[in-house]
Amino acid sequence: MEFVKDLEDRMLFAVPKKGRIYQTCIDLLKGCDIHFNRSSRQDIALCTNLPIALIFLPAADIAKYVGDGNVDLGITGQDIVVESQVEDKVRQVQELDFGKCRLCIEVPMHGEYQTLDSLVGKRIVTSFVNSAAKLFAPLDKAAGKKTTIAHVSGSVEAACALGLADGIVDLVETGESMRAAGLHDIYDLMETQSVLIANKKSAHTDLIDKIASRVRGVITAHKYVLCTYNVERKNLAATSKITPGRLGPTVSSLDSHDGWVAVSAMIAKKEKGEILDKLTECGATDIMVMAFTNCRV
Ligand SMILES: Nc1ncnc2c1ncn2[C@@H]1O[C@H](COP(=O)(O)OP(=O)(O)OP(=O)(O)O)[C@@H](O)[C@H]1O
Ligand SMILES: O=P(O)(O)OC[C@H]1O[C@H](OP(=O)(O)OP(=O)(O)O)[C@H](O)[C@@H]1O
Repeated sequence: MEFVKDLEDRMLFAVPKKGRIYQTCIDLLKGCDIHFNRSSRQDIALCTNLPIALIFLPAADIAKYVGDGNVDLGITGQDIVVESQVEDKVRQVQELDFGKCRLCIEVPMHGEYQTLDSLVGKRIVTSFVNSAAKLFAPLDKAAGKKTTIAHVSGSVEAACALGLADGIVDLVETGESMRAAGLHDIYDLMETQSVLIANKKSAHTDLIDKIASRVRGVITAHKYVLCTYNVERKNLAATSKITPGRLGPTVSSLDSHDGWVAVSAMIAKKEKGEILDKLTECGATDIMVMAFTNCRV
């Protein structure tokens, strides 16, 4: 029980222990300089540089743990927050820009039931029983029918082929799993992505704010790159329009080249090709683009 004593006064931060978003979460913690030693299979790891204990849990359970106040902070999907029915108990601190997918109804491509209404009173199999029940409850009531909603914890796509379901409710990202099972999606329940959530009554508000700020820094650093170039001062107004930066580009004079300046500004990573083309057209030279791993903006 020594470990329980070690947890005293630490903020408890739940992180997925496996699955789709596991590695991205670990990379995010690293990017935030949250250091920890975790021996293999251990579900609790103490941070070595912050008063935090990381609790490795199934992603599907994290929203409930945060909602019930068993842990202070957690990373999971918005789909899980809704499914766990804890929207009123957790604060969504930050969308994380990964784990993006849709929660959909899927049916066999050439099956008998091709619309939401036609599935009312039929058999649904899903890991998202609460979300499915919420969708079908009013439809059942209006039609005087009862849709059967059965739970499975994974490989949901197999349910139709096995004759267990007329339709399923599951996550779709690329659609590969769905198509491989001969299914297609006919209705979207929600769009989802991974989120940082906190218990609304957590006592660790300062530390939660600090982690949220670090997370925002890492997310921003993934989206932007630093662009530097030299340009004649007469063309600076034109290039500044292309690279406005956040508050404005940083401009320094070039002592060795009269009339020339060196410019640096953050630019969106996905627009860099077009931006570099335009800078070249405006006479900029020695253009360089550099990635950075962290920032505070
Ligand atoms: N294909 C996907 N694309 C993007 N995000 C996804 C995808 N599948 C799941 N997610 C997100 O990750 C969360 C965890 O899903 P995952 O299937 O990895 O859970 P798991 O049950 O813990 O893992 P496993 O399926 O390995 O048992 C989901 O709730 C969802 O928010
Ligand atoms: O549209 P796609 O890109 O194919 O992704 C969707 C699949 O990803 C998730 O499952 P995962 O593979 O994580 O495992 P699971 O089926 O065991 O839940 C989800 O449940 C789908 O099966």
